[in-house]
Amino acid sequence: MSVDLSKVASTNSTTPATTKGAQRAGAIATWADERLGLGSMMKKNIRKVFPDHWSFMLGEIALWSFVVVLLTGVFLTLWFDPSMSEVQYNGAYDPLRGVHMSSAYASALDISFDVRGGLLMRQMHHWGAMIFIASMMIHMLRVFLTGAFRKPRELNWIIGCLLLLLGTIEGFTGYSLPDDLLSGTGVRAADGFMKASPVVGTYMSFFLFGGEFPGDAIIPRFYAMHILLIPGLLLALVAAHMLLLVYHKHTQWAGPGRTEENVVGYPMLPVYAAKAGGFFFIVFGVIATMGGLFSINAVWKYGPYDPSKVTAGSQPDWYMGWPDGLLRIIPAWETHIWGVTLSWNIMIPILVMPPLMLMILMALPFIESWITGDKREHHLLQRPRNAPTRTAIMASLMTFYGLAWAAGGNDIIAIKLHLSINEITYFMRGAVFIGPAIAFYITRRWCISLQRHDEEKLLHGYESGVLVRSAEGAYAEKHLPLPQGKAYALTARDDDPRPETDEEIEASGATGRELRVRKLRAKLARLFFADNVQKPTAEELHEAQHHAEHELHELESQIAAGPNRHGPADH
Ligand code: HEM
Ligand code: HEM
Repeated sequence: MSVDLSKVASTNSTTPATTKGAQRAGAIATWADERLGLGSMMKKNIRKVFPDHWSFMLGEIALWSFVVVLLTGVFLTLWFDPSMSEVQYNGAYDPLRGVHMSSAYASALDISFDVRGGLLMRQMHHWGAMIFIASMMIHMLRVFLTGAFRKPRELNWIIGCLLLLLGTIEGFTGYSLPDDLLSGTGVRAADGFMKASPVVGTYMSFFLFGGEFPGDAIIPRFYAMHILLIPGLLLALVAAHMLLLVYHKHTQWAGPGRTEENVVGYPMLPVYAAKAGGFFFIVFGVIATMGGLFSINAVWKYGPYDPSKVTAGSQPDWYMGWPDGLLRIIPAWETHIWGVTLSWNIMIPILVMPPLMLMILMALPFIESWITGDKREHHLLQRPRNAPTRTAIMASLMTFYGLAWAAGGNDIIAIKLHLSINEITYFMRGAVFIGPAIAFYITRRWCISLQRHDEEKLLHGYESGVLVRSAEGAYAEKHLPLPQGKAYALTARDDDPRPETDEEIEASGATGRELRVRKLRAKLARLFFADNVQKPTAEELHEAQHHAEHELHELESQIAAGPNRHGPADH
């Protein structure tokens, strides 16, 4: 519909202002729609339905903390000076007055002490970064443990993994910017790691630092990466992540009325937009409170970076802790060939393990679908217990991560618990292998027990807490049938596919490589699904319901008959 602006302009001046305003807004909207087609796009998406569950909040925390970090980061760029040229500090922080330092460090001190609201912004930026990375990781766990990465969402899973990688690099470059003794020690470690790469190591270091470490180029280079390159990539990937989310539609938990074909939830406008928009302010408020109350990275504590000094207090941000832990516990393995030293003790924990973990994470959806042969689309989420092997794999990865991370604090553990650091190191060397295996076993059995518990509830009802005394004086707890909605949700899952048997594969005429691959795959599938409890059949449920109704009827008549006057307790 187009609106004639001349008519709008000549309308009677007694027309209420709101009508005039609405007409004007309508005209602007039409103008924009005719050029951008936004109206039709909005119409399609405004009623888009978003399912609701508390765990879907985790991705939103990642999103909103990212926005907070972007906003506070822009504020910091106004005052931060990414230069390594030497200046004499003359700001408000007395203990460092007169000390020679880089302009970068001096400006970080100025932001902390002289710029109004500067310290709050620095601390909000840092706490925001912590929450950003932590929420990303927990969001990833939720996506994995509920099977939300399955077809058609594998690409969004890969984008997520890249976001995690970029977020970590962004955090490292940011942490390096203030150029204090802590951040310089981190950069120095990075230089050492690079130099441990055979053949290309020294070239890489020369290339990054623009010559010998530390040089005077690293801060401006990290700065360009930190405020331009990586945020640009992050923004593009977050946008792609969200577009794919809208395109695939969000997954949902099983429940009455929810199927693989529909989406049940709140429309984007007004409900979801209001909820999500409001949630931004909650995340903002929490980060602002943390930034206001809790000190983080007090850059004035250790003074400017000086390559001749190291600080014992140097610790990377927590998300860098796990490779650091592996570095601390690995034996001093080195090989010397042709006058070159291969430092396995650095290459394995730093250059091999993090990329390997990332590749494993990225490959998990594809490995699972190859093993299970499942090529169907999934929009209903799975409870972690219903995919015990998957859940157990993540539990063992998390255990490995947690132990490696704890090893990164071996000095702190030794001091606080009065233990020998060598003993902790020996313990951790074993634990990083044995711990994940134990976690795998326990988690798998635990999930299967929970599946059995679900089956028990479906067939025999839940424990009602109603105790009944029989004529003989025995007490029994009555089990009542589950409410229908709950029973529906518990049974809204597919049975596991039955893997091929070796005989079937051989009978199919497969030979050579195909035979071997299919046998391997079937074997892995059997292991993957082993001991899983399938949901009860319709007949079993029917019979159970019949039985439950009978019991309920009996219970009601017992209650109606009143207290048992002839029970043994009265004698
Ligand atoms: C910058 C970081 C990230 C942001 C801002 C972000 C944001 C979101 C949001 C808001 C959702 C919808 C709500 C929800 O399900 O929680 C979502 C879904 C999703 N995210 Fe992320 N995410 C990020 C990182 C990751 C990571 C690290 C992974 C996995 C490695 C991942 C994989 C997914 C997948 C597969 C979905 C679809 C889930 C479904 O439909 O159930 N995301 N993301
Ligand atoms: C996900 C994105 C980001 C993460 C994880 C991140 C992380 C960090 C961290 C940990 C620091 C050290 C803070 C401190 O001194 O305590 C930092 C510093 C800084 N960041 Fe970011 N940042 C991000 C995005 C941005 C963006 C988008 C900008 C600018 C547009 C920015 C600008 C800065 C500046 C100027 C500093 C140095 C100021 C200072 O340390 O006092 N950051 N960042």
